[in-house]
Amino acid sequence: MATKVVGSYPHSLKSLSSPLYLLKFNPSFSSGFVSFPSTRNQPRKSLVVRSVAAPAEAASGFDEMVSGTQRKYYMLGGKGGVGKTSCAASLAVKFANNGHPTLVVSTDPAHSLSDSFAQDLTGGTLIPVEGPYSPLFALEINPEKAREEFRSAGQKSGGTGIKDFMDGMGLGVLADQLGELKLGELLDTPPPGLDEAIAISKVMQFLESQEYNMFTRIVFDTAPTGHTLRLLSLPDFLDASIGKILKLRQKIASATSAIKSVFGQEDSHREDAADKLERLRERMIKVRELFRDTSSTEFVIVTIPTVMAISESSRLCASLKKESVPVKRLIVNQVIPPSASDCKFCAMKRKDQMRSLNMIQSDPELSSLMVIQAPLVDVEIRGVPALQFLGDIVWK
Ligand SMILES: Nc1ncnc2c1ncn2[C@@H]1O[C@H](COP(=O)(O)OP(=O)(O)OP(=O)(O)O)[C@@H](O)[C@H]1O
Repeated sequence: MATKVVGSYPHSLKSLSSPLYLLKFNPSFSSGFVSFPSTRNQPRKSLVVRSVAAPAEAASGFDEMVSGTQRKYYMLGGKGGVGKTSCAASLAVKFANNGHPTLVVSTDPAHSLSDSFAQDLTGGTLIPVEGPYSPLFALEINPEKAREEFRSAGQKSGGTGIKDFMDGMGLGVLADQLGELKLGELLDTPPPGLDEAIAISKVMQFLESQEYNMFTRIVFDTAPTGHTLRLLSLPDFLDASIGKILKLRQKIASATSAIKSVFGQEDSHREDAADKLERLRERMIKVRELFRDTSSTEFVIVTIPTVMAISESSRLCASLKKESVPVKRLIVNQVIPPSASDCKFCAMKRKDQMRSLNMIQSDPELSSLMVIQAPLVDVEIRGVPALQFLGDIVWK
């Protein structure tokens, strides 16, 4: 049953050329008002509707997600276009409205946080999001662009460009220690996950600063599956690489030291250098532990009810489990709700979706996850009020 909004709609949705329509029929709200939430800067507006979207069929256990003031990390990932950004942004809004100073980070080179919030959040730094009751900041990191900047900085004379840039990215230690190891060549054949390393490093750098250590919830809107897997395996990769570099440096340092000691010039910085690299290695181990810490981190898989998306989600889930990354929720987004007056197309489509949904129950990877169904609404979800509306459906 298609539903037409006959009242006003929030400012953030005014850009839509057509009135707001919601497809899902919910017997408990078959007519009446639905309110997009009031926000700090946007007063509550009521929409008169003939029916509204139904709540998710399974609870997401939001109480558990929101409880406690210890910092928690939520990473949302899945196949391209399934609704990762919408779900991540709606979760971030919900956390902020429940009193958590929240940071939402996009590590997808094709960012859509700005589009989702309908606010300009570009620039690679923390930007306050207007609307929620508690502070909500967004950070769009473009790892590929960062690598390009890195490369061009390296081409500047004297090598100070690289140093300045790496300091800016929180990787100054690496620049100090690896100056002579020809980083430019490393960038020509980047190891898998280097882009994401720069992204993580930047987030960690922000979080370590006094100014931004207030965040108690960090929500990551990750890039589609392939990138995410590289991101997860990266700390191991860096750990191994740095281990190798450390050994190499120690060999070079002791050889140099032996030569210098012959001439009476002991290298007093040798221990310092090894210490710094060791600290960087420890930082990477911390990131790796963070990904696997069930008390602070959770990876939420977002999918849609199609065979292709569910198959990809199953593979993602298997990889996450292999990497020991905590995963317990699966959002199945854009589910066409049941309706007595389906058109032929809708009825066929829904039947097809049901077949895909049934796959989840028999999938060895996905069947143990908590499944949250989110309905397909027939309007783009943009702006804080719309995200709050989606969040109240998905995160219960
Ligand atoms: N439940 C829903 N009902 C209707 N439209 C939706 C729903 N969820 C997401 N959308 C729409 O689908 C589009 C893609 O959503 P979104 O950008 O969140 O996906 P994504 O997985 O982050 O995409 P990408 O992989 O490109 O980053 C957007 O236009 C969004 O408004």
